[in-house]
Amino acid sequence: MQKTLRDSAALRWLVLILISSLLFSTYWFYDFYGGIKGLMERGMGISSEEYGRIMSSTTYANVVGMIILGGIILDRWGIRLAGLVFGGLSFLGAIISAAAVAGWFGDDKSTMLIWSIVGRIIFGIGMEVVCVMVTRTIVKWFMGYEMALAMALNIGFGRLGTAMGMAVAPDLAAGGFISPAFSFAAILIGISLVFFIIYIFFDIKIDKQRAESGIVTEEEVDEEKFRFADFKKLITNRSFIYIALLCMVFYSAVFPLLAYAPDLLVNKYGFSYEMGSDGEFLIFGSAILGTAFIFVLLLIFGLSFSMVPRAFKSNTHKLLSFLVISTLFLGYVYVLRDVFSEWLLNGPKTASLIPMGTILFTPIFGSIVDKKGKAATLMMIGSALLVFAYLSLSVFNHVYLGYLGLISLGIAFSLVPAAMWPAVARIVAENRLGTAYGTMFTFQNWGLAAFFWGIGALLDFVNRYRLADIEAGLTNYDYTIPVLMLALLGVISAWLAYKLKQADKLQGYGLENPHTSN
Ligand SMILES: C[C@H](N)C(=O)N[C@@H](CCCCN)C(=O)O
Repeated sequence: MQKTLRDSAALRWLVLILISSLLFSTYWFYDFYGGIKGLMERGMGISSEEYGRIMSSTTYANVVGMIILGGIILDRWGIRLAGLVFGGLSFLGAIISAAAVAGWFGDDKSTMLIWSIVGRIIFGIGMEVVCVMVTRTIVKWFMGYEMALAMALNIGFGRLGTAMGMAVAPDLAAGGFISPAFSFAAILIGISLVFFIIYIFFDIKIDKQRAESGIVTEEEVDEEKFRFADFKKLITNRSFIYIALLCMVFYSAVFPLLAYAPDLLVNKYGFSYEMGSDGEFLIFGSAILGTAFIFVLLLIFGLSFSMVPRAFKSNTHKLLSFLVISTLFLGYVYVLRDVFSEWLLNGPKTASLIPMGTILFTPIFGSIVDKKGKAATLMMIGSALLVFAYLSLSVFNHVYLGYLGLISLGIAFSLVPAAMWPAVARIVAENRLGTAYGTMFTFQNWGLAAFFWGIGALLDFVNRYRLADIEAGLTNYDYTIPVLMLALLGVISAWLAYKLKQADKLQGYGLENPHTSN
């Protein structure tokens, strides 16, 4: 058969980098607010509830079916046009948000708040459909090749965006001016759109090649398309209902927490928001470049740990490669020991290590699920870890228990997605996967809408008699009750995972069996 562009490994990986840049920049914009929550409150004069309202507004269009509509539009228009339109919408939303906090629409609190919400709503429409579009593009280029690896790397780019956004935003907002952090994040989306436009040339070329060699084109492949008949079948399937509810409850306990984690660490343990000069690693005199370099190296180590030993067949080579990477990693930690010890006392930098940790753990757990199965059991364990994490971060006050809680959260955030997304592919036939993802992301956004806002609202409510003192810097927010509420979500997640395990026993999807065919 005639070769196409996707038969070249170099081109496949180049395509992955080009399209993953969109995930990197949109995840950055989604999560960088967490690193500057305190600065936003002071700079814009908003409360925690209003901060929560801004974060929650990302989901407003999606809770009424925008992801599903976006999926249908993606089916009709194809990757190129839909990618440009929805990537463009996320860019537009980011520009509006940046203009809002810069005071372009007016510098009074309510104008800034309203336009920040408008910006986040538009951004949220674009971001979720971009997520679906990027997954579709990976399938198009990697089907029959290294698809699982490509998906893991792709999510890794997203997590890197989350981590760097949270960690770098306070450096960009030095001196308390939040506007540069917003403009930078918006420019990143603009740059990734340029990368996407470069990708379009490859997309046009491969479609031409596939048409010439008689391979079905994207428009003819209806495997991933949204269909209402499929939707009806899905929402009457017991196992799918439990996994979709688990997706909603689990992500509601994790994504919103990330938006508050730096502030939680600052308020509960007295961590700093802004980094002292001891914690700065300068490259060409720039702390931002230095932080970016540290994160990129962490990403390379994370991926090497999880991918390189697996690539060898013999156990000796596996062990040897693991030892070499471990030695290099220890050297890296040793050289940067002073920087890291400062980071572990800084709210945004410490919180950013949660998504960074997932880059290491997600592929490891993914391979455990592939080899040993036990997907539903692992989802139960991941959910139970959430309960431990949130009890450690709420009712106890010891900082070491806090670190342990953060590590458990990082493991849970790796374990559940690693077991959940491949499990969906077992419950749902391949030609209904697009519909299944659209439905699950919609459920997920319902939960996110409630909890992005709910944590902030509850925080203001339980601290209502101390708000004036908090604003004056005389005392701190007490996060105990909002975090305990998330522990309850962990309990519900564990129960849903248990119900999923039971439903699977009845329906026989084999979620507990290894993925021997993969
Ligand atoms: C943000 C998006 N709705 C989401 O939930 N993303 C997941 C990954 C989904 C992968 C599906 N193939 C995440 O954990 O970031």
